[in-house]
Amino acid sequence: MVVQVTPRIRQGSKSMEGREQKVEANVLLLGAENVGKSALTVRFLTRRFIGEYGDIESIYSHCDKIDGREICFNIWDSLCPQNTKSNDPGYITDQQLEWTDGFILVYSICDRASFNVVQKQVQWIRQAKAKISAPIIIVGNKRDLQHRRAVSSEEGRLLALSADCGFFEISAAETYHGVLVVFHELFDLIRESRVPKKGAAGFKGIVRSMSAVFGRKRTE
Ligand SMILES: Nc1nc2c(ncn2[C@@H]2O[C@H](COP(=O)(O)OP(=O)(O)OP(=O)(O)O)[C@@H](O)[C@H]2O)c(=O)[nH]1
Repeated sequence: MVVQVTPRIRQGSKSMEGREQKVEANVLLLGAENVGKSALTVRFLTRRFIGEYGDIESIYSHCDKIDGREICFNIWDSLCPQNTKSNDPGYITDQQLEWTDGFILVYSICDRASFNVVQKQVQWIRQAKAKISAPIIIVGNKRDLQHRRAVSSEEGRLLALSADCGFFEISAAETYHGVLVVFHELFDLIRESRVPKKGAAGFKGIVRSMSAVFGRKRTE
């Protein structure tokens, strides 16, 4: 069954510097079929891995405390574009681009074609969002299936580095922690992207992107 997604209009301020304690972040999960987008979402929402998820597209809300502040994530677990009207695997709708504050692009480390889809989606976002630059985290999922690995960690890291994205390899099946780290890191990047920039990214920004790519080989 396919559920129609109707994005909610955000209530409340986007400002992360105001006095509001509750902050919202819209996160869009993208990637090819069968890479574990729903598994990742359900892990984050429930801490559980249930195995089978079906073809459901939906937006879920989940609140979490980060640094003592309540953060409400609205998570759009999208369908693979091959299952939608467009046959272009890199396709992202204008509605999705408008809605999202940050992207999680998922591929399976066992599936080379799914990595190619993420490459296309990165290009698509970077072209469409050239001025807005919503943060992107690339996730190589199914790290538990090392014996079936088809994409090396280095390839994932290089793609992330070349497009200024964060990168993690995780197993949604094996642990909750890796999934949690992905969402928290994305939230940090969203928070940074909302702070008005005074000039260039600066030394701290450069260190942060380098460590997002190189500094977290193991997340579990
Ligand atoms: N071994 C292993 N299997 C996983 C992992 N994550 C998801 N799976 C399995 O991969 C299959 C696809 O997972 P889904 O979460 O439905 O993938 P999806 O990307 O949402 O798929 P679509 O809804 O078709 O776009 C399921 O059988 C999951 O049990 C993982 O980390 N390791």
